[in-house]
Parts: sequence; structure tokens; C-alpha cells
Amino acid sequence: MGAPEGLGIEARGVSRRFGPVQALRGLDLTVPYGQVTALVGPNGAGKTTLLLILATLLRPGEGRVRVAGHDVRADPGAARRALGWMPDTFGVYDQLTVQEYLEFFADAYGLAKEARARRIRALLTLVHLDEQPGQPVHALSRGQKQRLGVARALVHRPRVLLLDEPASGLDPRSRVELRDLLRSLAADGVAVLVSSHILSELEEIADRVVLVDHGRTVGEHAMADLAEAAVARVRWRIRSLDRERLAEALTMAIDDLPGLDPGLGPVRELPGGAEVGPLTETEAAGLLAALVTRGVPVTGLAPAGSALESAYLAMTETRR
Ligand SMILES: Nc1ncnc2c1ncn2[C@@H]1O[C@H](COP(=O)(O)OP(=O)(O)OP(=O)(O)O)[C@@H](O)[C@H]1O
Repeated sequence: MGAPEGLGIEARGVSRRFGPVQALRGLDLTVPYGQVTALVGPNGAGKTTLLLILATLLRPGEGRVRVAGHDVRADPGAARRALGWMPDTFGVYDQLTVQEYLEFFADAYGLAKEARARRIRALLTLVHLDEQPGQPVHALSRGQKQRLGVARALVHRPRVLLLDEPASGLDPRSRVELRDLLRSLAADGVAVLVSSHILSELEEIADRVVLVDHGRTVGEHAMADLAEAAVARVRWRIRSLDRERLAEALTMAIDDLPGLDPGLGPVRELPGGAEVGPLTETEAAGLLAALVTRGVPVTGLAPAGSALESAYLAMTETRR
């Protein structure tokens, strides 16, 4: 299956208010087919509100939202048939077995009986639950429930997939498998939108990241661009044989460096050294030179955080 034409998700100027709380304020988002897009932002930024609107479970206040080309207000049924949704909480189907749970959703999407049985078998294999079809949902571990949630979201072969914090509760192997699954769905042309706080993981899963804060889009980057150290500011770890001298010189060096904002780069002491930043590579090189000139015995300087983490921190910093 190749990527369909148009956009998997197109949201323009979306606002939503809950009483006095303005959860979304004119948010824009596009999610292309054939890619994994990450939705990232601090607690309360509006991510779940947006996902609920995209999943047609909540009406937008203002703005236009299309899922697989269908307007969620004018034609929520068509949007729902095109999308798969994995919420961050599991729901209340505890009395059903794994098999019954998937049958319930397959029925809801109108899959014919023959196709339904085949599809459920394939999904159980895909999420490694093929040995537990008769197990009650309540007896599954948290990670197994998450995997069942992924299977449920895929039951009707959606062209758009929405996942709210899908990796929470997954062990390292299951996370790798989830990552591979999302990548292969994207390779098949699905538009995948995933919200998560685990930035290191998103870096490996996502092609693009959309940063949101206070109900607005505050940044949008291709992962490949973020990886370019020249555009990214990252935190740096400095190791030194003399920690006290390092701490002393660091404060002075940061104040002295031309073009370096003195407020930039809070210093965090670490065993054997310190962490500073976010700084560009050029600034870090300048800092290193300044430290060495002051006689600090530096034994190492290396980037500490990921590029995505830095973009995230820079974004939340400018919002303060
Ligand atoms: N049903 C609701 N009633 C009232 N306020 C709500 C409701 N749902 C969300 N909010 C408020 O809207 C804002 C955005 O919440 P939302 O859950 O979308 O954020 P989030 O980015 O998903 O946060 P988190 O990362 O903590 O999950 C918050 O201030 C929240 O308190």
C-alpha cells in the first residue's frame, strides 16, 4: 500500500475551552501519510484535548479539522472509520477475554465474520498476544494491555493512527517492538501521530516533531534537521580533575564569553564535573577554550541531551 494523496490530518486554528480553561488556542497541525509525527509538550499543553478532537470524541470550539480528508464536524462517521485510536487509559471491558475484546471492536467496525477471524489472528500475532486469546483482559499486565490497545486501534486497517502515550508501561523489548510496528505502518502509508513524554524514544520513532505549549503549536521540525548539531543547542557534560576550579571558572567563563547570554546555561554540578547549556557546538568550543585558558584540568566535553530534548527545553524556556 502506498501513501494516499493529501494529508492524514489537517488541523487549522483549533480552539477549545473547558469553562474558564482555554485548553487549545488556535493550534495548527498537519500529519502526512507515510510518516510518524510526534506530538510533544509539557503537562497541560493540550495534547490529549487535541487527540480527543481528532478522534471525534470531543468537538472543537473553533477551527477546521480534517482526518483522512473528512471534516470531523460535518462527517464524524467517515473520519472515525478512517482512524485508529489508542487512548492513554484502557477503558472498562475487563470482563471480556482478549479474543472477545477484539471481536467486539471488529464487529463495531462492521468486519465480516470470516475476515474478522483472520484479522484478529493476525493482530494477536502482531502484538505477541497469540498465546493469550482466552485470557480475561483484567488478567493482562499493563504492558500486555497496552499491546492489546494497539491491536484494537488497528482492527479496521486505519489510514490514520492516533496514539496517546503508547509506550508508557512497556518493557524495553515491547518498546522496541512498538517502535518497529509504528515504523512499518508508516512505511505502508499510514499517517501516525504519537504523543509521548519519552523524548529519547520519539527520536527513534518519529520523522517529524510538533511542539505544543499553552494550546498552540510552538515549533515543528524534521527529526533529520534536529539531528544537525549546527542548528541544535544541547547541554554539555564537562569532566575535570578539579571540580571546584571547574565550578569557579565556569561561572566566570560563561559571563565572559562574547555573544553568550549570561542567563543561558545553568550549571549543574555532577560527580567528576558539571553540566551546562544548552549551547551550540561553537559556543561549547569557546567555553572549552576559556576553561583551558583559566587552567582548569578538563578531561572531557561531550553533548549530554538529545537534540529533541534541547528543542523541547528551548521551546519551554522561551514560553516562560
Ligand atoms: N474535561 C476537562 N474539563 C476541564 N478542563 C480540562 C478538561 N480536559 C482538559 N482540561 C484542561 O485543559 C488543559 C489541557 O489539558 P490536556 O489534558 O489536553 O493536556 P496534555 O497536554 O494532554 O497534558 P499531559 O501531558 O499532562 O497529559 C489543562 O489545563 C487541563 O486541565
